[in-house]
Amino acid sequence: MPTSTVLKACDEMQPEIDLSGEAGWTPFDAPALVGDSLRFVSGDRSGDRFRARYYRDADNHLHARFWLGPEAEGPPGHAHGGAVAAIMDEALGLAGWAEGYSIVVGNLNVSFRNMLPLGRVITVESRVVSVEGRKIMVHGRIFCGDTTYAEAQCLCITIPGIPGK
Ligand SMILES: CCCCC/C=C\C/C=C\C/C=C\C/C=C\CCCC(=O)SCCNC(=O)CCNC(=O)[C@H](O)C(C)(C)COP(=O)(O)OP(=O)(O)OC[C@H]1O[C@@H](n2cnc3c(N)ncnc32)[C@H](O)[C@@H]1OP(=O)(O)O
Repeated sequence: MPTSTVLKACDEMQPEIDLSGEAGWTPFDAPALVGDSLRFVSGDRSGDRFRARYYRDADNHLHARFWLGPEAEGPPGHAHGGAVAAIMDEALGLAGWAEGYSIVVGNLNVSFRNMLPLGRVITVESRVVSVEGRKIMVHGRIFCGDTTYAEAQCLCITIPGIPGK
């Protein structure tokens, strides 16, 4: 990951919220894949709760840039744990869809490693790590520079009758 881009994504309280991706990432159109139902987390591109952009890298892994605003507050100045879990639910579930699996999330285990300050751009990385029958395991991490804010393991279950792998 180029250092200059990391620094840009971690600047505190950026005057402009820069959700652009890394070199080599291409924008990922989530509504085109799963419809318009993901409004809870990523649907509002100008609000004060979540702002998000999804990308895929050259290996087709899903990444996201997120900004959490004052409406996502839990501890003063920091993200609500439910806000972090909601990001993991959407991003890791979407990672399953992006790899061709028609899934819902059956189990989500989130570890909150550091308090996440509001008002900065953070990155979500995700990876399908195993596929066993209907069980698709996706791992993810929310980070900024060297700081990991949360990690998650997400068990996704394919939905019978919905097109996909
Ligand atoms: C029919 C309506 C379909 C509607 C969806 C249609 C289209 C959707 C299109 C696009 C949008 C969708 C998603 C977009 C992407 C991300 C969105 C964010 C993600 C979410 O926000 S998504 C909402 C939250 N999510 C739920 O609302 C799930 C509620 N839940 C259920 O709907 C069922 O619970 C289900 C389907 C999970 C399983 O039900 P089921 O009857 O089909 O299958 P079953 O129970 O047999 O499980 C099969 C094997 O998975 C194992 N297993 C299951 N659950 C487990 C668990 N929790 N822990 C450990 N193992 C588990 C079993 O142990 C068994 O394993 P084994 O085969 O080895 O015995």
